[in-house]
Amino acid sequence: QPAVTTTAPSDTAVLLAQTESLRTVDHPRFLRLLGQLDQQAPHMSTRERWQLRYLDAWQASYQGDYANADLALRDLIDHSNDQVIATKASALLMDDMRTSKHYEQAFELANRLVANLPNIQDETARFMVLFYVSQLLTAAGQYDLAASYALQTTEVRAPGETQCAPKTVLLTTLYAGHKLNSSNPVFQQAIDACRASGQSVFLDSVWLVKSGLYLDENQAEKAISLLDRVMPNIRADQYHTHVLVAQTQLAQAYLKLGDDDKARESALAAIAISDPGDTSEFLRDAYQVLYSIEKKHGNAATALGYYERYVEQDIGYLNNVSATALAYDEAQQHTLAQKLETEKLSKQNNILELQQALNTKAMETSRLYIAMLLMALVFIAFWLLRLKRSQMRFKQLSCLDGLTGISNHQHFMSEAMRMLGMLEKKRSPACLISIDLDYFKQVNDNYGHAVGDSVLRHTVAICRRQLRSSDLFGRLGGEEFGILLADCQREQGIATADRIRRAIEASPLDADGCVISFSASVGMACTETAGYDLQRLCREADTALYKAKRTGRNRVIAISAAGAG
Ligand SMILES: Nc1nc2c(ncn2[C@@H]2O[C@H](COP(=O)(O)OP(=O)(O)OP(=O)(O)O)[C@@H](O)[C@H]2O)c(=O)[nH]1
Repeated sequence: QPAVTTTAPSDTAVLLAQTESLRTVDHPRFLRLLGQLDQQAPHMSTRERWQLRYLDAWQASYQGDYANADLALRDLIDHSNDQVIATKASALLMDDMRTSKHYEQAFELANRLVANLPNIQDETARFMVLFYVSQLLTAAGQYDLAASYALQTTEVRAPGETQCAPKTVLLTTLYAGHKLNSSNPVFQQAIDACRASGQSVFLDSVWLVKSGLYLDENQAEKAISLLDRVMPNIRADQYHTHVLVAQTQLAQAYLKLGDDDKARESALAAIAISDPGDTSEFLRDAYQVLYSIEKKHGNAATALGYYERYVEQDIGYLNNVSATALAYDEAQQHTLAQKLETEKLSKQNNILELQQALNTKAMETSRLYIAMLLMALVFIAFWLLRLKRSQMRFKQLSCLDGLTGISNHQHFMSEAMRMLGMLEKKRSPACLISIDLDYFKQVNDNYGHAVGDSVLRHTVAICRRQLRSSDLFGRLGGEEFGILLADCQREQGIATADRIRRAIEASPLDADGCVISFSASVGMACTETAGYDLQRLCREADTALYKAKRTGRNRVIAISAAGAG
């Protein structure tokens, strides 16, 4: 019966996070907890199961089981529907691709991950991307760029992460770029950080970099004593590459000291833990050690065999190096091409946007012009209208008598002439009436000139009430008025003239309570006797008027065929 511990989902989540943070700090405990979590898998939520599968994949990759790790990682990337898990899995897959020498794919993935980095909030995921990209760049010989990514890892505060991993990455990057010696202070910083946080795998990396430098500096004893001291740790951490590096370095150090047996033993141990198809600089170095020993001992055939392995590894390693550099260049070219394409598209876009803005501006400007033109037209039309109206008003004013508002003498005469011309054509009769107020001087004298004016306006109002719209009415001067009655025969004219006279007589003016009675004498001529000549009509009407005055005023005298009256 397996010991299944049922925990609440939150407990599982806590355990998953705890297990993840122990990956490199305490690998044995990580394995124990992972086993425990694997047993709890049936009771986990979907997301927790994906997290567990990620930790299993991480472990497979850590052990060097790349085939299974890659399958699991691709499944996580494609199906977990979790951006953080997918990013971590991608970072890990990229590192596996580097390890399994699929550089083109690794750089392609690296490009995608770096491009997406601004969207990644999870610190562990960010850390992994920066960390593995830095290592990939180191493999491609891009040490400065790798160091800049390594430096960025120092700024990430992932849960459970300390300065240990960032410093270690920086250290390995500097080492790869030959910018490090064994007394560099970064060693102590990395060692202190890794010791404090208990991240023994990274501490192993630091020791291996240091022992590598001892070897480079011909301090083989120091390298051996260091490696002997850290070897139990490295074995306990079970990181395949570290064990391989440590064994190879030991072999090289013993060879330098002339301890061939120990050198052979270590070199063979390095080869033994590697798969037959593996190629690496460490395996190359291990075969070189074996070749040197066998050659020294005169075992030509064995030496030749190791030499062949050495050459194979060296070629493999060099191919590896150039493949990595090539893949990097290709990825760079690809990125550059994409960037250029993006820039081109963005430039085209900018041009289109500018074009659009210009079109909009042009449209706005033409709208403005049209609006201005319309406004100008409206203004001109308005102005012309005003001009016309004022002209008409002026003309009207010039035709009217200022006091009474009826036609003045000049206008009356010209209109009368025009009307008579028309009436003559139709053979239609007309009568010309001449009205003159009686003793008007006395009105002025008695009541003043202003009252005299009121009497004149009053007279006009009285006359208008007796006239048709077709009749022409005008002030001929002073207190004298003229009326041309169109389509009017003599008898009708006399009747109208008398109606006017009577109306004037019967309509005194009330001027401030003072009743002013007045009368008018009327003379009339008509076309039936005088014809259509205005001068003659006027003359005859005046003659009749004169007669009316002379014979006592306040009467109508019409010229007959025989003369006045
Ligand atoms: N208030 C006023 N008086 C005017 C105007 N035009 C002329 N008169 C006056 O009209 C008067 C005309 O006087 P007269 O020609 O002697 O005629 P009358 O007094 O009416 O006498 P008869 O025509 O003979 O009945 C004069 O006193 C003029 O000054 C005017 O526009 N306003």
